[in-house]
Amino acid sequence: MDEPKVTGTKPKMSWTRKILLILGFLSTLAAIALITVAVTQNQPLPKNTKYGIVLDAGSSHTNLYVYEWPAEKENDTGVVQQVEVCKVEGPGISGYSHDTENAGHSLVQCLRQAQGVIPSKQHQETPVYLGATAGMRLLSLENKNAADKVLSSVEKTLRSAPFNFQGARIISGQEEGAYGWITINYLLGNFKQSGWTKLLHSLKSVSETSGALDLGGASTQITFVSDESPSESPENLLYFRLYGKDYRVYTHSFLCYGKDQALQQKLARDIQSTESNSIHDPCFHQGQLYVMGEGNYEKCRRSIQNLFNKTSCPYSSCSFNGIYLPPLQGDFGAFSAFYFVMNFLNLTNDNPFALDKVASAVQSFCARPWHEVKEAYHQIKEKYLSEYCFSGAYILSLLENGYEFNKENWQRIHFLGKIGSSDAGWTLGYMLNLTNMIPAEEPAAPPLSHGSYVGLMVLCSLVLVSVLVLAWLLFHKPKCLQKGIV
Ligand SMILES: O=c1[nH]cnc2c1ncn2[C@@H]1O[C@H](COP(=O)(O)OP(=O)(O)O)[C@@H](O)[C@H]1O
Ligand SMILES: [Ca+2]
Repeated sequence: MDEPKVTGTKPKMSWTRKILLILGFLSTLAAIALITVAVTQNQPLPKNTKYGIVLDAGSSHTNLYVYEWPAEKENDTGVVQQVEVCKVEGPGISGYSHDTENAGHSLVQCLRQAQGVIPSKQHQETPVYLGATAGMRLLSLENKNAADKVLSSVEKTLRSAPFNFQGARIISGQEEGAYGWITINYLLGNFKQSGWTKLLHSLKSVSETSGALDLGGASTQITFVSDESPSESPENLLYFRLYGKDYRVYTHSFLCYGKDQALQQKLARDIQSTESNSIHDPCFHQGQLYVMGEGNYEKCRRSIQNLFNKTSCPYSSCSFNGIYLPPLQGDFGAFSAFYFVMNFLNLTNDNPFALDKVASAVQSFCARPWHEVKEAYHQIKEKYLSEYCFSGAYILSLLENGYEFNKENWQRIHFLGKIGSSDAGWTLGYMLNLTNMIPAEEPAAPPLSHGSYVGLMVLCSLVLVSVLVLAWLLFHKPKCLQKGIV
């Protein structure tokens, strides 16, 4: 570089110097911003875990679930997780209709287990809810007095536990469907609508939520977002506003179409239609039944089909029994007995099997003689094992004939037991709703996380250091080298 000539005008600044000056200025700004963020936003938050308990009083048995979440993230989506499940010994609470006093007592052991999981200083503030489903709905229709007594008995026990009792009630089929839908979409992160997810969702024209298929012992629910407008059957529609977004959800619960009730319906029809005396045997206790299996899948499907009345539909489309069903939309998560049965038959694995493969797998299972099945699966409860052929065929009938899934959309059904550590079911959605943990509007952006803060800090420091090193290299080199550069 030539020596600058002494003239009346200021020496011209080289481009390198200008860039360095700008970079230096920006780095200083970045450092100031970082310090501001550090002072205002990066204060450590006290770690505080909250707990909640929900008892799912199903028709076949009761499950107690313990959930936990970090207190400071209460309104985020996907932060509540199941930390414990306890299966109550004995039948579901509706099975205590002749022994109502003891319904509550059956829950004691699981409540003790929950006391062991939740730190004792938090027992008092931990809410406990009990929701009873179709078994109690049926009992209440048959014998309201017995149902009330069962509920009083469980309430008494729950009140005497050290937790914060928030109610024991029969939930409606609509609630059961809706809370199941909320649970799986919360756990799948489908309500997250910030940043990239929002952009992705706006680019993709696919449905943002997953439908929910729940198969219980006494009832079954189908729930999914439906854009069909106007709805022909407003009583099947629910409107939600969650995390700043509106959802229009179709739901229906079929009472007596859970797998145990469906089997009873089918057996009752078998008895009515049989000519043979073998099924009416006076040597068995009243109400007890002897069934001679035939292992014939095709015949089984035909006899199950009779449970679905498809003859009259007052709407443009129906599932069965004259119930409105809009066109199926999006993917579906199928849980509870849908999962237990398909998992036993090895037909889950995120459902890579075509519908005809699934049908032939059930067909081969049904065709195996009972003594062989018993030997092959000796570790499985005989009650379940003896019914898996019927249950598999019933699931296919319900999905194919009832809801009209076909070989094209079959792959959109995902059989799932758990999502992360939490069971798929209605209980989590029920608790989220009752504890107001799902806000209608999207929560304000959270302060910078510690990770992002450290990342930013490192990045900006690296820029700063690079600038300084570059500057040093440029301005402190021997003159002969600098000459070559500028
Ligand atoms: O391991 C299993 N294998 C097969 N079926 C199961 C298993 N565990 C539970 N189930 C069945 O799942 C269903 C659960 O129904 P639930 O008791 O929740 O009734 P609800 O929802 O109609 O009130 C019952 O039919 C029960 O027999
Ligand atoms: Ca259930």
